[in-house]
This record gives sequence, C-alpha cells and structure tokens, in this order.
Amino acid sequence: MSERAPVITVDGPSGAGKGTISQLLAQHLGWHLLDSGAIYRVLALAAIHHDVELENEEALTLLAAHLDVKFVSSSEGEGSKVVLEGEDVTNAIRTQEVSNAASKVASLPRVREALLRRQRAFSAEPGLVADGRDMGTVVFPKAPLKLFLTASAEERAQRRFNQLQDKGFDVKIDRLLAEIIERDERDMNRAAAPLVPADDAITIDTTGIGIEGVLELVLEQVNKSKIAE
Ligand SMILES: Nc1ncnc2c1ncn2[C@@H]1O[C@H](COP(=O)(O)OP(=O)(O)O)[C@@H](O)[C@H]1O
Ligand SMILES: Nc1ccn([C@@H]2O[C@H](COP(=O)(O)OP(=O)(O)O)[C@@H](O)[C@H]2O)c(=O)n1
Repeated sequence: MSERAPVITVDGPSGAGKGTISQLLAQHLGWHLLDSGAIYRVLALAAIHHDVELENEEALTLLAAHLDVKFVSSSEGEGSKVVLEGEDVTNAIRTQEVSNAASKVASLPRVREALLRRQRAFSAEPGLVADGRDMGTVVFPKAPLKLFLTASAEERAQRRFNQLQDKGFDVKIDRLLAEIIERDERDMNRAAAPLVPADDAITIDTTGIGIEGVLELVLEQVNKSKIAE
C-alpha cells in the first residue's frame, strides 16, 4: 500500500463540508488533495453517457477500471477541473441526477475495488488530504489523522440548496432534504465500505458552525497530531 506520505482523511455525509474544508486544509498545508467523490461521480456520468445500467456491476467494474478521468489544476488555484474522456465535466458531475447515480454505483463492491489503487496513487509527498466516505476505514486505514465531519440533515440540505442555487440550478429544498436522507441511508447501510467513522476518527459536528470556525477546529487537531511539522 502506498502510504508513505502522511495522509489526513476527511470523511462524512453529503453537505458536511468535507470538500470545502479539505480544499482549504490542503491549500494551508501545501499538500495534495483527493476528492474521491468526484471519481464516483465521473464513473456515474460515464455510465449515463455510455447507457450502462446503474445496477450492472460487471459493466460498471469494467468502466471503472478503464475510466479516463483527469484532475487538472487550474492556474487561479480555484480547485481542479475534472476532465472525462477529454471533456470538462466539472459542473456536469454536480447535478442531482449524477449525485444519486454516484451513490448507486458506489454501493457495488467490485466497482469500489476497481477504484482503490487509483485513489491510493494520490498519496504523495509532502502529504495528502483525502475527502470521501471510506478514506479512514478502507482506502487509507493507517492514516495518522482521521476526521469525520457531520451536521444535521436539515443544515446539510440548506447548505446544498444555497450551493446549487448559486450555480444556477433550479432546486427544491424539500426534495434535496429527502434525497440527502436517502443517500445517507444508502451510504451508511451498504455492505461494502459503508459510511461510518473509523474507530480512531475524530468526529466534528459542524451544525451551526461556519466554515472559518470548522477550519479552526480542524487545524487544532492537525497541530495536536504534529503530523504536518
Ligand atoms: N460549516 C459550514 N457552514 C456553512 N456552509 C458550509 C459549511 N461547510 C460547507 N459549507 C457550504 O456547504 C456546501 C457543501 O459543502 P461541501 O464542502 O461541498 O460538502 P461535502 O463535500 O461534505 O458534501 C458548500 O456550498 C459549502 O460552501
Ligand atoms: N469515498 C467515497 C466517496 C464518495 N462515495 C459515493 O459517491 C457519492 C458522491 O460523493 P461526494 O463526496 O461527491 O458527495 P457529496 O458529499 O458532495 O454530496 C456519495 O453519495 C457516495 O455514495 C463513496 O461511496 N465513497
């Protein structure tokens, strides 16, 4: 397992702030960033493009093994562009349809297995911040610092609502909340790599705490762990 460089894992349910905090933390430390959810999203989009059924584990595993996805850093430091088969899909992978499809393909054990090596390859000096559902439990089980971010479902739905509205998507808060609850259930109850905090993870409930406040709490843990000295 390529776990030579230090890894900080950031797991938790949808809308907990993993992506935001992971990006800020990676920037702060000057470390690499893995957005593992984007890989499942890209796979789901590829399946939709290629008319592969979301229950067809064999075809999806093959698609996962050959997935032509690239994360291209933008010069403005605005996160990276996601490129599938040469096409910029950065925004296309954020729709509700793709979110729900990603959670379905992610429930298939052989698909997850096919994506393991690709995720572990992100681990490189000086270090990696890894954002997902099973970063601390399955992908980087030896990571020296594991964080589990959470927040109430209502607050997570509201955050997602604001985010999608800002991007110009037409969304309804009730539907978003129902979908978040449904996706949480599927992610927590699947047999393969379910969404649970690792035994040695530190859980941070971010309900009612703004981004800056959460970052402060996270940096406290990073400093305490002495991982980035
Ligand atoms: N602590 C917070 N308070 C308020 N809004 C937040 C907080 N953390 C994240 N957000 C916002 O909520 C939305 C979802 O956050 P994101 O980082 O994508 O969550 P996740 O990766 O866990 O799904 C984003 O628009 C982000 O700016
Ligand atoms: N490590 C990961 C990351 C995402 N996923 C799945 O991929 C879906 C999309 O992940 P994401 O992190 O982009 O989702 P959000 O938290 O942004 O809503 C999740 O609902 C999970 O089902 C996973 O199973 N394992």
